[in-house]
Amino acid sequence: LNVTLQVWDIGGQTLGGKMLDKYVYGAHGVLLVYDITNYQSFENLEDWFSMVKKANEESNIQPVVSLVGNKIDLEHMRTVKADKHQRFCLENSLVSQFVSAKTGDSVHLCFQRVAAEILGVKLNKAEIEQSQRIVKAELVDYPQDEGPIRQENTQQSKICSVQ
Ligand SMILES: Nc1nc2c(ncn2[C@@H]2O[C@H](COP(=O)(O)OP(=O)(O)OP(=O)(O)O)[C@@H](O)[C@H]2O)c(=O)[nH]1
Repeated sequence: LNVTLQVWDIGGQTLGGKMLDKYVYGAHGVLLVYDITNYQSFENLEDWFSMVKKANEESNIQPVVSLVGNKIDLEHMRTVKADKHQRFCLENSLVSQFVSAKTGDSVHLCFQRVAAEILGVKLNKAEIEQSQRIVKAELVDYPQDEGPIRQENTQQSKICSVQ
């Protein structure tokens, strides 16, 4: 099943901006993203969630709302306890998710989950496992001083052929 999502990032704006409800009205899904190492960012979501509900008061469709704890790569610096997050989800029927935008951990799955919820389909095990796979790349520090590029033989062809 292929789904096309149109995603609007409306973060960075202050709540109460005049255009905000125009983006939110009629949305099929909303991701409320906070930083698990920043308690204030979690607290702010209560107001953002109220705005989402208010903006859609007169809409026929209510968006699937997901609470997304970002920066799970910084688990050791977490200040928002997981049970606080879960309670907020349970009380408001939100789809609970944790991601790391930095490592990519569960980011794909996050969008897949919301899309599946909107469509009312279940993700199968393979889909869930596949989107959780992270490829970690190590930076290799090659010696910088390999010497100057040899230039003595200017007759040599400059074409590099890979065989
Ligand atoms: N360690 C870590 N840092 C992250 C992660 N996601 C974002 N950051 C860092 O957090 C800072 C803020 O990221 P932004 O993407 O600007 O956050 P934002 O909420 O979109 O910002 P606004 O749209 O301006 O509200 C940047 O320094 C990012 O590099 C993450 O998953 N892990």
